[in-house]
Amino acid sequence: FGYVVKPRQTTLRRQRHKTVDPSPHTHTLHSITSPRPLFTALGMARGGVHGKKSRMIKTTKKKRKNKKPSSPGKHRKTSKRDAQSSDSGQTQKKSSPIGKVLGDTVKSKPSGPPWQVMGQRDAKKNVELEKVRRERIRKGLDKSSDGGNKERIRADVSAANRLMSESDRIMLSWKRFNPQSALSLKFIGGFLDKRAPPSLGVPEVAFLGRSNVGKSSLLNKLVSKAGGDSARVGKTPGATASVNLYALLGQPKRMGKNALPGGEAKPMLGFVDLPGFGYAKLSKDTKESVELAAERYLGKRRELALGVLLVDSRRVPNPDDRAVLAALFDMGVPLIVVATKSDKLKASEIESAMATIRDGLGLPDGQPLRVSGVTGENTKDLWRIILDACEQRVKELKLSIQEGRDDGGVMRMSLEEEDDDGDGDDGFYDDELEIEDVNEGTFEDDDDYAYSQGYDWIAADNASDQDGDFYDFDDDDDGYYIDDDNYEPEYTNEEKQRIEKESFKLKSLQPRVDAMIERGEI
Ligand SMILES: Nc1nc2c(ncn2[C@@H]2O[C@H](COP(=O)(O)OP(=O)(O)OP(=O)(O)O)[C@@H](O)[C@H]2O)c(=O)[nH]1
Ligand SMILES: [Mg+2]
Repeated sequence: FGYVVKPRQTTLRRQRHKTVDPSPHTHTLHSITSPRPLFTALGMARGGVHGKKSRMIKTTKKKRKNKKPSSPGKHRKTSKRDAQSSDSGQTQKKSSPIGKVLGDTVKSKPSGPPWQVMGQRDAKKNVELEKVRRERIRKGLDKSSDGGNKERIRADVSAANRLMSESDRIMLSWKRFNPQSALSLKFIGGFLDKRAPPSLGVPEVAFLGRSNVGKSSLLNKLVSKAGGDSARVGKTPGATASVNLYALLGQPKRMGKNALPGGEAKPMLGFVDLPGFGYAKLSKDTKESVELAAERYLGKRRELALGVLLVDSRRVPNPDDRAVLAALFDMGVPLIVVATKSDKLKASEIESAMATIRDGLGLPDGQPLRVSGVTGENTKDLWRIILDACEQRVKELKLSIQEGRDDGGVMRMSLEEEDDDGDGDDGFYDDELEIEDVNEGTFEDDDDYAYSQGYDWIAADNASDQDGDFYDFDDDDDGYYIDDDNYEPEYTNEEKQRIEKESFKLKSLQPRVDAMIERGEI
């Protein structure tokens, strides 16, 4: 049917995901990397599939060494991630296995713990000696106690600690759970622009799709056994107008030692109800702001385990749907497509309706999964897929930490800069509208299966000349699509001003959204 989405070979630099699980039902759940310049999933839908009218952010391909230092006044330097990492630095010190090793050594001396039983002066001296000894070990000078093994452990531990934020650490202890045991759903907040939702330390599932397709309804149905908040369902499109984060809370006693103090329930899973694209009757500003928030969330959220893309059972997928699906692939969001409102189909219509969607979107067998937010059809299957994806996400995270990668297993397109100046600020949700292609490496595999996630329209070999104008951004050589690896587009002053103005405008919207949430309008 002609929709073949594959970037030009000249710019195809992919990194094969290391944790490809060959089992058939999880092949849609892998993160895929694509270096293609970003165009916004939602922006594309708004501007049409040709992308020309879409809001796109220019890609920069600055070399690291040329990176200009961000000016402290202009950009927020103490990002949430900073705070997290310095926080975790402190807790790590306490719980560091090395500390334990050293502590053990001290304890095993016959005189017992020195600075508790000694006089103050001796104790002080002892502390000084201990400091010197630790410093020697740190520098690798003292290998006497365990023949250098400690040295290796130290390196391992510090590498791992550096990588692990508090929320990553919590996430590694995530366990599959029985959805029936969920206690309640808690609305954490609605987020716009670059405000990142807080990290709950659990994997998250995001619902996305056209306005009015039934995202909020499906979310509510999935957690209908749990009490608490519910997502707002609207008769008119545009009911959800920010990135809304919900925590599914479990019984504290079931969570054992992980229960929060005071018997508070512990999050088991995060749900994100994204604003619908397409028909939202929102003001232009809000719309842009919403799109930016959604796009940022999808592009780099470490917790994101699965995107659930909803399409209406009764509709023939249109170019907007395809564009969004393709953009999600580009961002490497693990995906399941579900067809909603299945209760509105007659039994005789089901087969052909599903085939229409499957063909229209080029989906692999078994998709879309037919669901209903009214009857709850197939919600059990969806739960299984969600939990599989969460497990996979945690596995990826673990692997990335073991391998010393600092991407946390998020092999997605980076929307922001990495922390390449070593200041602990990776630019996540930073005030800088800049994209850097951080994905190095090549996609070497002949078998495109891992990349395609089984979607034939992406895997097709003859992609380059068949894609028509679907992704043809460079007709007018506007630099959005880079043919030449050495091409280094720069912002003009005018563009910089526009970007700054835009981001200021977007920022000013947050209070309005907060107020809307307060009034229960979102
Ligand atoms: N019959 C039927 N109606 C549904 C189903 N899911 C949602 N609806 C209806 O469709 C309308 C929109 O549902 P929402 O859940 O608000 O849709 P949404 O995708 O969250 O919409 P936005 O927040 O505007 O993006 C409501 O009137 C729902 O009652 C379903 O499975 N079956
Ligand atoms: Mg909604």
